[in-house]
Amino acid sequence: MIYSIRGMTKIFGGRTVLDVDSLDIPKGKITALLGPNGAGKTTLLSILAFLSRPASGSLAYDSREVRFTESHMHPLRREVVLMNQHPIMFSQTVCKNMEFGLKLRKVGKEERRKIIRENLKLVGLDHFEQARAHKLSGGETQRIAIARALALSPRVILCDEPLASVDSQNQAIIVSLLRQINKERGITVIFTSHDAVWARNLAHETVYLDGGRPVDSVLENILSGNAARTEAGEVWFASGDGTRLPLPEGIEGQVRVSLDPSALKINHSSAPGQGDGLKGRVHQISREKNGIRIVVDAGALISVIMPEKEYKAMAPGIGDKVQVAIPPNAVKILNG
Ligand SMILES: Nc1ncnc2c1ncn2[C@@H]1O[C@H](COP(=O)(O)OP(=O)(O)OP(=O)(O)O)[C@@H](O)[C@H]1O
Repeated sequence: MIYSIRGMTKIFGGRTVLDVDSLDIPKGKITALLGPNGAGKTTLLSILAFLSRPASGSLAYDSREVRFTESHMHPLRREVVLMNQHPIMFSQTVCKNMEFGLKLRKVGKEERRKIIRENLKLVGLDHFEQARAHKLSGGETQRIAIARALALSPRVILCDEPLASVDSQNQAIIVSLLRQINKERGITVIFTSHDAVWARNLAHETVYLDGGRPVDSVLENILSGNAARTEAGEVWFASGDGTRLPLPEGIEGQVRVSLDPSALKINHSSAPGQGDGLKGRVHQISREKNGIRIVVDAGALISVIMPEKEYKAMAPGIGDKVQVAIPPNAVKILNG
């Protein structure tokens, strides 16, 4: 394990925002920290980066107990790099931005230039060496931030929402870069995300946080909308984006529902006898530990997990028209 956390809390203004009983993060792997806004992901990253101290509990880094004193944390900060969601670049060239950390580490000029070129090449931006760093796009800035982090030869890279302000072309490049640096350089990568689909695709391990605590799994396919009774006496839910589904009796007004991806079923939209399922097109297909995840664009993006056997029998392709059937046991009402 690269990190082992026991009984750790972090308190802001009297409020416990992190409360982790036990959590181990493996060495040399890619781990995703998932969870809704305010779940404590960034707070945990900054403790793992030795930039913040917990209120209580223990942290072992590479099997050594961390003492949260400046003199003990300072050398550890040289092994771990935190990439912020919005990386800060100085208003100088890319090269100068990358050189700063190397100068602090007393790396000689020739060696600095060599390291900078090598890492800019890795992220595919070697022609940006003399570009003004604060003029770059969101995606380019993230890639330069990766190169800048790699230049310091870290053992661990912690990335806070690395894809949040990045266009889809740069997203794909960043995903494959993170995979490459983990595989080729053996660097442990830990990243936070709101987007469960690509995160699961990239990560070897996934940790879900909710209200500062690790939980078994996060709720998925959360839809907000209004539940109303029809003339026929049935209750129907309608979300802002036009998704409609039947709900059990007795629910009315504003409501949030979650649809369990493993309980949903997918059918070809032309199959006979299909009732009130959600109609849409297959948007994305990915393999997961417990089956094949099919993301259907039905107004909202709805994830369905199909057992491998069912997936092979049906063989849906990207863009296919499908219908998502919603058995009553798939629907969880989150609030009234
Ligand atoms: N410096 C701070 N002072 C006071 N409260 C804070 C501070 N930093 C974070 N918090 C609170 O701690 C909780 C966890 O925040 P954190 O940023 O770790 O969550 P997150 O999971 O990263 O959320 P997001 O996905 O929105 O970035 C939130 O309620 C937040 O308001």
